[in-house]
Amino acid sequence: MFYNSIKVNSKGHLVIGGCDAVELAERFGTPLYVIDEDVLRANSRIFYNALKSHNPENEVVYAGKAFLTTAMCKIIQQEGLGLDVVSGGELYTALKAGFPTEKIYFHGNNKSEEELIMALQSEVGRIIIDNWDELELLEILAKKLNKEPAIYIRVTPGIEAHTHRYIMTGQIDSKFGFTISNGEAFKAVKRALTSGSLKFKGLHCHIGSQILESTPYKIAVKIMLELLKEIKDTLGRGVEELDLGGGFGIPYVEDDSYQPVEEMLRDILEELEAQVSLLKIKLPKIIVEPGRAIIGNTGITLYKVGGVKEIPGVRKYVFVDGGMSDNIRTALYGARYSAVIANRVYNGRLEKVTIAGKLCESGDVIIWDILLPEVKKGDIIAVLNTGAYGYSMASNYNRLPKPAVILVSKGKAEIIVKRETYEDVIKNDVIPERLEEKFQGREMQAI
Ligand SMILES: Cc1ncc(COP(=O)(O)O)c(C=O)c1O
Ligand SMILES: N[C@@H](CCCC[NH3+])C(=O)O
Repeated sequence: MFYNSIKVNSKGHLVIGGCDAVELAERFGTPLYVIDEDVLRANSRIFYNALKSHNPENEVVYAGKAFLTTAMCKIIQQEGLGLDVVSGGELYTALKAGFPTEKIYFHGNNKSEEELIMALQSEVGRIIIDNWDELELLEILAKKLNKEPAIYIRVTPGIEAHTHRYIMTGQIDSKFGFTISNGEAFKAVKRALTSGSLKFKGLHCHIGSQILESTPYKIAVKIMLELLKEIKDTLGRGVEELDLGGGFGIPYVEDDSYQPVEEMLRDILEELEAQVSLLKIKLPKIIVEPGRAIIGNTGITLYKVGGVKEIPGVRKYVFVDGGMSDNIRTALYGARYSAVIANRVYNGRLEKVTIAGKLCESGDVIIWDILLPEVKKGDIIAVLNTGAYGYSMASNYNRLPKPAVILVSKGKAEIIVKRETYEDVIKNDVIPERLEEKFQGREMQAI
């Protein structure tokens, strides 16, 4: 959801998925994550259609780290996408939702033995190998469990996306993947090909996140295809699958210049065709792993304003009832967002305010310096485009319960994650018996 796509009803209230946002806040409480199912499905289809029309064998694999719940797994499955998971917890979520295991891609740079066993036993579609230790461990475990997992080798293409907006992962100095330039990636492929217990299927790379134009991807395509050619020429083996990762960006604020994702995908697939014919290699099956571009613009977060603090000539703070515990991206990356007052979107004299949370940190800010109609206690603020990495990165800092997540479509609102209670917050706390009052005297004496 962006300014130009905002819908407002006759009461001047923000509308999302056919629902009045102010009514949602009243009914479900605040802070509240709201996800527009129809936008989510439309985003999924943009990727699906672009990839499948190029080659029906291609796959779109949604990166669950951006936002994952059991209901989300169902929607992703219905849209024909695969699922990228990076932990036992994400894998467990997918398994519980009944996600088809052959469409699960298991990532991560330090998968534990327990997680790998879980992946082998549930027979996930692909395990993406990140380093030598993991390669060895997976071989041992696969032999032990009598499995032959299909794997990719993750490589670091050595691309430096020179802008702070890119959350870099493709450069040489990265914890992820085997480096291409020093020959490690090639050696890893050779080793995987000769392994008796692993089925080598292809290569993977991921060059970063919130990338707003196709150029870095085109460079990645060229580098990856050159490696494919080297593998074919030297090892006599064609590589069937090429996973180009995710990272497709979305605009968060009006001055974010971005290339529409359809155009980015078209550019990438055109570059692929051009390089394949130049290098005279077979076109591999292409996989992409978008997270943010599928879920980011589907979500808003609703907050209630508890008060304002004006420091004349300095700044006006607007206090909302959540903060860095439900959205850490501003504090962590200096991320920027846009927002509206959901109960009177266009009504009032504009003023510059800073939307601050209720947590005990000076950096607990959601938006620095935004122009909004004069904000008053009791207003409902909607922060836009919070679908990605909001709920998934939420914490219980200051022991705040995590907000609920609501799915809206055609005027209907349903809970897909319940609001946490204080009881949930303490549910794993344990008081050792010796700290109970009745034992305290005795313990103290012993000390
Ligand atoms: C391996 C991998 N795939 C996919 C993604 C999804 O990224 P994004 O949400 O930027 O599309 C990430 C995260 O950056 C990732 O590390
Ligand atoms: N969590 C990040 C992106 C990291 C993507 C995962 N490799 C964000 O909010 O932008």
